[in-house]
Amino acid sequence: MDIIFLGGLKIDTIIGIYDWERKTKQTVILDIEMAHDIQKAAATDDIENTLDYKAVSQHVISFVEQSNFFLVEKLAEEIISTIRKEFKVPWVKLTLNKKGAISGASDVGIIIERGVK
Ligand SMILES: Nc1nc2c(c(=O)[nH]1)N=C([C@H](O)[C@@H](O)CO)CN2
Repeated sequence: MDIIFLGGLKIDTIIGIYDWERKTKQTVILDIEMAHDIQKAAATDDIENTLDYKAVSQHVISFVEQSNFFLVEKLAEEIISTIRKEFKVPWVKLTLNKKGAISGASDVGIIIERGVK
C-alpha cells in the first residue's frame, strides 16, 4: 500500500496532567502516515480520486485545537480514530511530539499505529 503523509504539523491545545497545563495551551507536533492506494489518482490526475491531505490537515487541526485531554496516549488514539472514521483510511501511523515537556529532552511523545495496510 502507498502512504500519504503529513509531517511537522504544529497545533496548540490543552494537554497535560498538571494544573498549569489545564490552563495554558501547548504545542504538539504531529507526523501522520496514512495508507492509501494512489494509482487511481495517478492515472486520472483528479483530486476526487485520492485522499486529500489538505482536508485531513484541516480536520486534524480543528479536532486537536478543540480537544483537552490529559495524556498524549489519549490524544494520539483519538486523532487516529477520527482520521480513520472521517476519511476511511485503513491504516494510520502517528508520531505525537510534545516538545519541551521534559526539561533536558529535545523531544518526548508517543508513536502508535492502528489498522492494517
Ligand atoms: N506516558 C505519559 N507520561 C506523561 C504524560 C503523558 O501524557 N503520558 N504527561 C505528563 C505531563 O503532562 C508532562 O507532559 C509535563 O511534564 C507527564 N508524563
